[in-house]
Amino acid sequence: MKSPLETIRWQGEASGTLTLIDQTLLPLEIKELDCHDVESVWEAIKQLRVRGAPAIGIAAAYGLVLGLQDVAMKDSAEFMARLDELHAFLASSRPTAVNLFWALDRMRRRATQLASQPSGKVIHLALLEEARAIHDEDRQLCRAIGKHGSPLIAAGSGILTHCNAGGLATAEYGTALSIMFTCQDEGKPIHVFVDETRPLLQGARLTAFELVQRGIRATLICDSMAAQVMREGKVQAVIVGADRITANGDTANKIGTYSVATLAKAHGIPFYVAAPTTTFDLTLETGEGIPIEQRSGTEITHGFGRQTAPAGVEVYNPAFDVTPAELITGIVTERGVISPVTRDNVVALVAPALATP
Ligand SMILES: CSC[C@H]1O[C@H](OP(=O)(O)O)[C@H](O)[C@@H]1O
Repeated sequence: MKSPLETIRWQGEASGTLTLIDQTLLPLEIKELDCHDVESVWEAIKQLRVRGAPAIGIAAAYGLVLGLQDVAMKDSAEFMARLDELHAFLASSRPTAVNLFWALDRMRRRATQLASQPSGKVIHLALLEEARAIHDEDRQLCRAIGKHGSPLIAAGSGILTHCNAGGLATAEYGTALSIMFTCQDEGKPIHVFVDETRPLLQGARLTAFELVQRGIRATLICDSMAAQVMREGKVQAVIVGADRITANGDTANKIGTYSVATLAKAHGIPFYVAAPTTTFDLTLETGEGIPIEQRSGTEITHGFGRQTAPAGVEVYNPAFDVTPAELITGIVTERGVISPVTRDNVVALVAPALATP
């Protein structure tokens, strides 16, 4: 069994560099991308070279550190002005995954605390330590999600998943896939049905890759086959990740998740969302307020190198959809499982974790 790929790695100290695995090249090529400036981090997030809500937040935190490397701590006003510019720049990369904004806000809070420091070296090192803390904490959060989620899955279960919520989307173990990895760690056999997840095929390219690497039985299916495998009794649970969960439990995730949740309901199959509390946005009461990223139509008409639609056709390419809380059996977090998914239950479990010191 191979250990998860190290999606994100900071090399050196405050003047170091960020190394990412370029996920657009997987599964055929494992190639590292060295980021020496904030612009390359922005591009990597925008183009999904690094992707997945927690991974985006971690990369953006390190991106802030890179962007401040050429700013001496001459005075806090100049330093904080530059940090605010970098915060706005990185926040413009993708709109839906709330971890991006959570991580950037946390880094800015830390910088504000340190802004009175006389020496630039201290603040640069301290901000790198904050980014590393975000990175290390996500490792722990994901492992805890696996521990809380595994008891929901009976040995021998068929599990359907959509997109990639694995180690490649996080610091190490993933969210939805952390539950699957933990089942394996505990000797509980499972069989995962992997939606290929058009148009960017994160399921086929990334989730199938991770499961095969781990030696977990995986069957790749087209998104359109999910209903049939459910009808044939092959699926006992659905587990997916999340990009933003609101106070009432509505959940934004990769486009197609809402369809899968509707199918699960129709077939009486439990539908679980796995996410750390850093993916919750309690400032939004319902999913109506979640910004949905619209991506280029060429991802559909020219997916992976060949044109598959006539020039001139209109294309609609929302990258996410919102699954209403009433379709979600439970949300598995590092602090436990939220079920039933009600506003009171969400706030009671999540608010203490998000309370800023
Ligand atoms: C553990 S978060 C994974 C989440 O992010 C993915 O979106 P993208 O590949 O566009 O970054 C997808 O929604 C996954 O469920």
